[in-house]
Amino acid sequence: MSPNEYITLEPHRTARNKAAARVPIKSGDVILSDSALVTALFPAEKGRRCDYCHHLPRGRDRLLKCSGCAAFWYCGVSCQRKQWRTHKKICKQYNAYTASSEYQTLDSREQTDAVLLSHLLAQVHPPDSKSGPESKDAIRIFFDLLKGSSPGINNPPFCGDRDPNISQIAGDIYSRFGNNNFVVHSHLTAYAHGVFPLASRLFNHSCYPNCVVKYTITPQDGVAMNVVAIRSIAYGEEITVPYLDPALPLETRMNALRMNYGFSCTCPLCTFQGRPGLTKSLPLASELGALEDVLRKYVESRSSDNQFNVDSNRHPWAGIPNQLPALFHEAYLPQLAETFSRTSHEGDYGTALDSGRTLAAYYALIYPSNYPQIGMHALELAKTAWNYVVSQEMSSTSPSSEMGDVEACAREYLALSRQVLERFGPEGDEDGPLEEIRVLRELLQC
Ligand SMILES: C[S@@+](CC[C@H](N)C(=O)[O-])C[C@H]1O[C@@H](n2cnc3c(N)ncnc32)[C@H](O)[C@@H]1O
Repeated sequence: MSPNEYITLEPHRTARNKAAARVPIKSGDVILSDSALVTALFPAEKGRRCDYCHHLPRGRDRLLKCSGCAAFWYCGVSCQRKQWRTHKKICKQYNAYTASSEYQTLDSREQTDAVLLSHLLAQVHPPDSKSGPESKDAIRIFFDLLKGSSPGINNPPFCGDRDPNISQIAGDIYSRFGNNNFVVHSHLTAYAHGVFPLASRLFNHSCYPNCVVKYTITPQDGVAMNVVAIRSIAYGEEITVPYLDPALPLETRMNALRMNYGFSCTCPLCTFQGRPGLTKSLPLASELGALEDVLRKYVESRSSDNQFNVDSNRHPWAGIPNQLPALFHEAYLPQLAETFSRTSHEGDYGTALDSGRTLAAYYALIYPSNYPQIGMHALELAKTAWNYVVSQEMSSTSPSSEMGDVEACAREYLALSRQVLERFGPEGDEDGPLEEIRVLRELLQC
């Protein structure tokens, strides 16, 4: 199998295959664009977005409702027509199915998968002789994907006839959902599930990956997954993506990877965080301030040009001060993120900037350079600093030299967010972070 000019598939010791770089890859290169075989919106997104292309209507634009079930919405006739080939097979039964206790007892993630399974089943059974070669190829690759670690699913949830033949195919498809079902997001906010067979077939996981995934929404067209390099990748090196958020606590990641994908991760981050003797208890509140100071100073000292080691392949943990791993305790990060989010919304900008800078240093320690979360957070921090400046100008309480420092901080984080998010590139809905960066650059005149 030769997927494209960037990637070749090679044997892997335990994971059947791995994707390897066929040529040297540059940071920011989009190395794969894979159209969705099928997607399903989260229940809360139904009626907000087009069920086919996921476009969010703007202004006076309205979505058209499917006249058969009144439960699917489209940008227009073109999107409806494209989905009708499969939707027509479940349209009449859809409302009875979603009202049934089988569907109602599922959580929203499982409900999304039930719709995903129903549409995928409708695509493959009976086989559609009119579908194009790309779709046939994607279906063939889908059935070649690995099954999950617990394939014994007897009654997968789906809308459609329950004859034994169909139930068996449904079970076969569902058994692959555990490790081949992507969470589709816009500006890093999840809103749908989707199956992208080629990407599934190619990429193994790492919590310290060299690539990340983004989704592009093109009105009237299907959703596509794009894989973007976040650092340069040498010829022959394995290409990896994260299957979950590397900032989750080690135990949570290990359990999820074992249960959903059937493997134990041996990436550099897991190896480092799993070191015997690493502090396991959360530091006392009285110790936190000093520890956060150490964290910020360590991250600042690691990079000569700015606070973050923006374009380095070096592990950030070499030489980490002994006391810092205590901050990897599962309770620490959510607490810090909550303080930043609450205080920046409440207008307590001094506290927000303080916690936000610590959070930025924490992300720089956990995520590889150019990881999109770093850029998103840097943008939030730049906006917070700018709001601080504006609020102080209005009340004119702080000396202007202090506000000069805050404005410099806004510029610094804006530059970081540009560096990361412009490399990540356009994705998701219109008017996202790239537009926010443009507006903030105008305000800050930089
Ligand atoms: C989406 S598939 C990836 C493609 C797979 N390597 C193949 O050849 O079909 C996910 C499966 O790959 C394997 N896998 C992915 N990342 C791995 C890793 N870091 N270590 C070991 N196995 C991994 C696991 O079996 C997992 O369930």
